[in-house]
Amino acid sequence: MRRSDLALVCLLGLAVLAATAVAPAFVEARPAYEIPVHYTVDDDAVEGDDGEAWNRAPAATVPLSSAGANVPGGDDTTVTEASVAVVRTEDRLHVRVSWADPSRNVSNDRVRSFADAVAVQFPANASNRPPIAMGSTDNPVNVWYWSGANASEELLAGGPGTTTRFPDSTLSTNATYRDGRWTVTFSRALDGASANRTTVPTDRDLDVAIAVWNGGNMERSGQKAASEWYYLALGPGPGGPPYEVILWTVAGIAIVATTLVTIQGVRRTRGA
Ligand code: HEM
Repeated sequence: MRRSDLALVCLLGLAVLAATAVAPAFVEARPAYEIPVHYTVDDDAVEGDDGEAWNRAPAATVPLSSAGANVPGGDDTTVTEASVAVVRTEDRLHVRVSWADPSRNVSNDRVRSFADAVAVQFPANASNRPPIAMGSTDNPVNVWYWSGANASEELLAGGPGTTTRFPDSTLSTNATYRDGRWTVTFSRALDGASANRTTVPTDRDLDVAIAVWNGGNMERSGQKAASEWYYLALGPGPGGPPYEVILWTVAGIAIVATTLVTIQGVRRTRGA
């Protein structure tokens, strides 16, 4: 190989190496609808909404729109997105939902006053995706619900209008309102412990949906901003940066190899 060819190949090699390092930052790092899950063994690291583990849990932005329920004002909702981060420890799942709301409403006391609220929906049976509108009779959902007025509840629903409360909720919640933003953290044992209660799998993904009510806009019950089905990346599989780096490296090697073969081909043709 001539020295000029060698220099070209080296330059190309360097360019590919640089692209391998930089390119993943420019592409969407995860599949649509995936919410990454950060794993830590240390329960204390998830304390509140700013424990150290949250710094390592990449948040996903989840778009919200009116749930479309056939209730008065059903289409009148204000919250358009929520930021969702998830941490799993050995025994518990922690879900942190944060969204912008210019007014803090925590009272249901007066006739026309409603509290801000948020909910996280899972299939009761983790391996069977239910209808997004709160499941169906034969495929129900669990809902982790927090309201500024009533603290938290674990609910079971088999379609709109069927919401019932589990009598022995084991859900922990923590809520803060700071600089026009709610941050609510839910946490519960992975094990569902009783019938119709979602057991969070540790070896496969789990469907999840989010809903937010702006009490200041008199949002309640069916009048809320809800997401589509997303999934928590609890199972093995692609999704994280290591996978992408491998892909870019393989692509880089392929480019260099093709260039080498082409240069050799051209040289042989010229030499012929
Ligand atoms: C996207 C389609 C959806 C539709 C059409 C819908 C419809 C409704 C309706 C009609 C109600 C009032 C009757 C009842 O209490 O069951 C309601 C309440 C409720 N929904 Fe939904 N829903 C949807 C999605 C969701 C999602 C994704 C969640 C949770 C993430 C959720 C959580 C709740 C909760 C917690 C209540 C009771 C709220 C309260 O007591 O004020 N819904 N929904």
